[in-house]
Amino acid sequence: MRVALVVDIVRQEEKLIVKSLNESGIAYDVINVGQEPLPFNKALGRYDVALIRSVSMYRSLYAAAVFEGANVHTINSTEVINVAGDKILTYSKLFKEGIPIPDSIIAMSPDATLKAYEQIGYPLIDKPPIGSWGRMVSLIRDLFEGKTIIEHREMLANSALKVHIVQEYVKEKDRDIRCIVMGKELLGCYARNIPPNEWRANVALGGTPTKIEIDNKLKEVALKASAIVKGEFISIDILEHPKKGYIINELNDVPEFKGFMLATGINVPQKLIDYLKSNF
Ligand SMILES: Nc1ncnc2c1ncn2[C@@H]1O[C@H](COP(=O)(O)OP(=O)(O)OP(=O)(O)O)[C@@H](O)[C@H]1O
Repeated sequence: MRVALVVDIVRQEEKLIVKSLNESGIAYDVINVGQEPLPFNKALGRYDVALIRSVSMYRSLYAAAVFEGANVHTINSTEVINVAGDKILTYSKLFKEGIPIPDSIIAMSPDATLKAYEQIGYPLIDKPPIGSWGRMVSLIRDLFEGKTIIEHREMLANSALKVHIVQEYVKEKDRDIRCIVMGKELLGCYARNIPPNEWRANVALGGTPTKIEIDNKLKEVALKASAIVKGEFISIDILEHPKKGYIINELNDVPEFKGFMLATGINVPQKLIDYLKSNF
């Protein structure tokens, strides 16, 4: 088996994957799409699998597309990245299949956004369909704050960032839950506790990873969500809702797993190697 590890910024996660690849004896090349061009060339077909680990969603999407053009199996596929990389496309698939999501209204102009704020009611969350690490995810307590967010978003060049997901603020617990699914297996879940002076749980913002018990409902919702978007190696961000129970906040097609490993003790890169060995 020969593996292409596609990266741009090399994080702790990619270093750990490289370490496990070295230990496994699997032949691999690291391809940094932040520096190297990718030709549409059948020679790329020498790889059996391309592990897509670029931080930038568009680099991931297009790198996967080039590899798929040469008939290489990509983890994840362009289909998965396209859906999981965009919260509106994700919600569309999940909602259709009856998986609980936060009550959400999509607004595509400042006027529509003001109407959506009225309909959801304050406090509310406004976030763009793309982005990560909690950037531009806003907690809005009143109309004045809402107008400020709308004005700021209008100034951005990227049209997707001018689209607003207006949604209910889910504040049942001071934490969110993150699960990782590989193939059809739930590797595990952990909670990220919201740090002081924050309302978001991102580890990048100081959220502390802690161990949790996984009940059947949690397992079911995580596996279903992954299956609906056809995820092969995916992380699932879950909130706890007072009425709806576990609801899916978002999916990540290039899962970060530093916090997961810390909280669960599960060696994700090793699991990835085992998965590769038994499937390719
Ligand atoms: N509707 C909501 N209610 C309560 N908290 C929320 C809501 N939406 C987002 N959050 C909080 O904000 C954090 C970041 O939001 P979200 O995960 O949607 O953005 P992101 O930028 O894609 O983050 P990530 O790095 O996790 O991919 C969440 O982990 C959660 O703690």
